[in-house]
Amino acid sequence: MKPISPLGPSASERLNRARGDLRMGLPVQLEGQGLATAVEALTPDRLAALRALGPLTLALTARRAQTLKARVYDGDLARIRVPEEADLSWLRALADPADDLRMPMKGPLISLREGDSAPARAAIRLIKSAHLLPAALLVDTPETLPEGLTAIRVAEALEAADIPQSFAPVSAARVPMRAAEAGRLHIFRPDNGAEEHYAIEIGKPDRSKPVLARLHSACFTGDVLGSLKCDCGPQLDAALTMMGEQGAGVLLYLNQEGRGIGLANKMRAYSLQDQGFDTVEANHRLGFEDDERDFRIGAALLKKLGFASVRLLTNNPAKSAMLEANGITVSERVPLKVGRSRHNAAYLATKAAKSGHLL
Ligand SMILES: Nc1nc2c(ncn2[C@@H]2O[C@H](COP(=O)(O)OP(=O)(O)OP(=O)(O)O)[C@@H](O)[C@H]2O)c(=O)[nH]1
Ligand SMILES: [Zn+2]
Repeated sequence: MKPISPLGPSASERLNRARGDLRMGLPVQLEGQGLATAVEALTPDRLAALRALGPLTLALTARRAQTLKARVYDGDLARIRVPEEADLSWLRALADPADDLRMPMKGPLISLREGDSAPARAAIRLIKSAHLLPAALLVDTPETLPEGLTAIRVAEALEAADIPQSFAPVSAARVPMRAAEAGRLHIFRPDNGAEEHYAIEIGKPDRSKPVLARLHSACFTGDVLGSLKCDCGPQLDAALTMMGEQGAGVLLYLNQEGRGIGLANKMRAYSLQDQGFDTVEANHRLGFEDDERDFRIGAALLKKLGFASVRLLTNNPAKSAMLEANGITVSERVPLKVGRSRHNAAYLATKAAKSGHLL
């Protein structure tokens, strides 16, 4: 499926278009392997139209399937037969753990063993990257396909995760900040239409020496609202202040809200935390891994900015390891222990116990 002319979409452009379609509730055509749509955005009309095309399969991640006690035959995912009488609320209840505790019995769920799981896997990956609940409704190749659907190849969707995004600088300007007057904000845009990320350069860091650096993941609740449930806001302030005091530094503000699951899903995770689950369990019940961030982005942006070596402000050793694995030297890890309160003590303890963070 090569672009017909330089004006036609490339594989990654088609994938990004497919993400937009899935968010609107449109099915995506998996070339030669049927249609897939996101349960979260599905309407009753579209469900009826998909059902008319053939038997339906619901794909869930193995994490979600484990919570639902559905058998997992496909490693990282389960394909579940959708009964003929199943309606949208049946599908939604399997996709969304909000009411799991109130209505635990959803079965019997019959998982499929036969057939190719690759189309389901491709659909789940796309839906995750669209920041929707990871649940896909699939229908096998119908005879006549509706016109105008975005077509992607299953192999392309599966390979996409292996291809690091490349970024272009878009614009930059001086932004004096409370924490550091000599600030400059740079905007970077990926080549595939995905999210932009930002770099805040403080002073004029010497590119030949390790720079004081922070890879900060977006946290609307912590950074903007001053939420006490996490330590993000105080970490952001403390990092910029330290860079201001030392006269130089670089803070990457990575738009990977909620450790890469998006703000809507993070609020679902918070609701589950109010039901008694910890931050890791909540992600798993939703069907996500505890961390869905692409850690290569930080390394790519540092290189774009001309940095090869950093003194990294973090309590997360996985971040240092990721930078090293992607060609950035971490000469020192600088701990960033601020903003601790009774509201986030359990959260930080869980991250230390389950995600390898240093307390
Ligand atoms: N899914 C989810 N994301 C959360 C939760 N609390 C905070 N976040 C997100 O977690 C990200 C910050 O990650 P952390 O795990 O706190 O820290 P880190 O970036 O891995 O490590 P540090 O460099 O030490 O801060 C931000 O994107 C937040 O939006 C939560 O309960 N669930
Ligand atoms: Zn936070």
